[in-house]
Amino acid sequence: MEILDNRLQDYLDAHTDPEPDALQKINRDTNLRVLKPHMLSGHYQGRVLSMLSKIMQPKLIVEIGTFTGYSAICLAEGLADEGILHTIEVNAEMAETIEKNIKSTNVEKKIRLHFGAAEAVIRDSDWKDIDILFIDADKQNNFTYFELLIDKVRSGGLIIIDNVLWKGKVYGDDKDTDTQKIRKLNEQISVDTRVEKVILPIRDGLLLIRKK
Ligand SMILES: C[S@@+](CC[C@H](N)C(=O)[O-])C[C@H]1O[C@@H](n2cnc3c(N)ncnc32)[C@H](O)[C@@H]1O
Repeated sequence: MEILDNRLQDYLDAHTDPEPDALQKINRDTNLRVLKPHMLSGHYQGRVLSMLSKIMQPKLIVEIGTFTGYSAICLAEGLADEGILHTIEVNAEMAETIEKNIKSTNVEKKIRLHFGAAEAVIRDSDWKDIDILFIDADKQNNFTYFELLIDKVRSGGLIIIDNVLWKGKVYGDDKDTDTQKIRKLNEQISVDTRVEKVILPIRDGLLLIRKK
């Protein structure tokens, strides 16, 4: 089940900035050559991420779940002059594709790639005052990543968690493990007094969280 009907999505796509050429190519290549291409953020969500980043003008972005690099590139578009985006990917087989994709853009020098399980990479990091944190990896661990990094996000910083509507399953009767985990995450964040939050029905659901 898609959250938005196709006619509405087509209208949104048509009246949103077009996908930059390099991203259009990455999107096409991912769909042609990579397993599970639907994991890529895509045109509309990519422009939302880019817009949020441009509004925030971040110096430090951390992304969990690189895949083919699409969302990292979108978020990096808004970085301040000396800003850096760190992105973590567990699947080292993606290295060549991600590096090629990032090289094809003008944000190449601002992106640092880390291969490994996110939890270990985070524990090894010395990140602080994160302006934007984008969580888009193994959905069962969303809350773990949120808890590991919330104290490293600056006051006023933005945390974005993807897929929180889980194709509509979170508000249906589904009881599979992933659905229950995401339902629990949404409940935990909704009562967390450290943060302000709003769920946007974009693609598969984007949870925007602002640290107080
Ligand atoms: C939904 S995709 C990311 C899509 C990407 N953010 C985008 O929008 O284009 C999730 C990615 O997280 C990676 N991943 C899964 N578990 C992970 C973990 N424990 N640590 C780091 N990356 C992980 C997967 O290999 C996959 O490439």
